[in-house]
Amino acid sequence: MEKMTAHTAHVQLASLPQWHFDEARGAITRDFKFKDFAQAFAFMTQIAITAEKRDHHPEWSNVYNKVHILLTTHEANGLTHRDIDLAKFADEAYARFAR
Ligand SMILES: C[C@H](O)[C@H](O)[C@H]1CNC2=NC(N)=NC(=O)C2=N1
Repeated sequence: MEKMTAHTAHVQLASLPQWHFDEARGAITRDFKFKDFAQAFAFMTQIAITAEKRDHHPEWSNVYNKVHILLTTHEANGLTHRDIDLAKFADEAYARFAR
């Protein structure tokens, strides 16, 4: 999968308003906050299952009810549509959890 141009990235980010584009890194990031750890970890489980199916994995961290996600495509050394698709999946999943 090919790395997208900065222009394409900005166009894609218009539909992901909660995500930040780290242009130097070629990555997008978002912080998610939940009601408690159980909600945060259940969300992570959904992302993990999808990531494994897609063979596309997040860089992330969790502290109690907060989850930080960074998406980039290592083999492209930057942002690709796989990252955009996983970000959209994460946003859709997040809507179903208690915050
Ligand atoms: C061997 C395996 O297919 C690759 O290492 C996959 C796994 N998951 C991945 N995840 C991400 N985010 N970027 C990759 O380039 C990538 N490559």
